Amino acid sequence: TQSTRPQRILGAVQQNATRGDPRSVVRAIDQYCRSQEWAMNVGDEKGCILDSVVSEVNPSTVLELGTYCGYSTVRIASLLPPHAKLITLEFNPKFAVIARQVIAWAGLEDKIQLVEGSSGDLIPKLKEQFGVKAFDLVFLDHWKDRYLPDTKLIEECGLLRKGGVLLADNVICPGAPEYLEFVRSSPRYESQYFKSHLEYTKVEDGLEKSVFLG
Ligand SMILES: O=C(NC/C=C/[C@H]1O[C@@H](n2ccc(=O)cc2)[C@H](O)[C@@H]1O)c1cc([N+](=O)[O-])cc(O)c1O
Ligand SMILES: [Mg+2]
Repeated sequence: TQSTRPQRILGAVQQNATRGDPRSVVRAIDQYCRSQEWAMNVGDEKGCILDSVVSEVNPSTVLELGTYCGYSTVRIASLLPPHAKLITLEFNPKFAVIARQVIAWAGLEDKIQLVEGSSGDLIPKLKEQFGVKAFDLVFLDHWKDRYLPDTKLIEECGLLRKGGVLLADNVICPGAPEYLEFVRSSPRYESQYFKSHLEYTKVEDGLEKSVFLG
């Protein structure tokens, strides 16, 4: 029976990456998606920008919206200090099954908590259910029309600390115009655009980094 793209990505990891070596997992996915079939991972070019923001923030708690196959989950978690935690929300059970295996192959289960469900449902539960106080970094990479409502929800739930950072993928392609307008015009955010390219292509895309001023 026909395999799915996430299953083929997992296969590439199991074939080409070293167990317990997160960077080899990232490299295996990028090589597969660049040479065999495109997939919506943040990718190696925007991934370097992601790495620099993660290293600069040096977060204790990270929230990722949109796990997919776990590429950025592994990429971020590989840079976290020893006791830091990353919570990643995934809506599609079929993607979650793959992401859990990618995360396990990287040996990062202890740093990562993958929670299945929709961001709108889960965000209000994060404090009580997962004992989260506030996030130092939020990586937005899920449905683009959810970036703005979820940002407002995160604020309402007091989940973003003063100085906390929102980093949003795809603000140009596919685009998140309402989100971009909001963070760039709001006095409560200091926003910066990192120009790059859509993963594995020459199309323009970029990341928007927005510091919450409280
Ligand atoms: O559409 C894109 N991303 C949508 C991602 C959605 C992911 O977020 C999850 N989710 C998790 C929680 C939710 O509440 C909702 C969805 C979904 O189940 C999926 O795993 C996209 C598209 C392109 N592109 O070139 O077309 C490029 C990109 O980099 C992209 O990120
Ligand atoms: Mg993306």
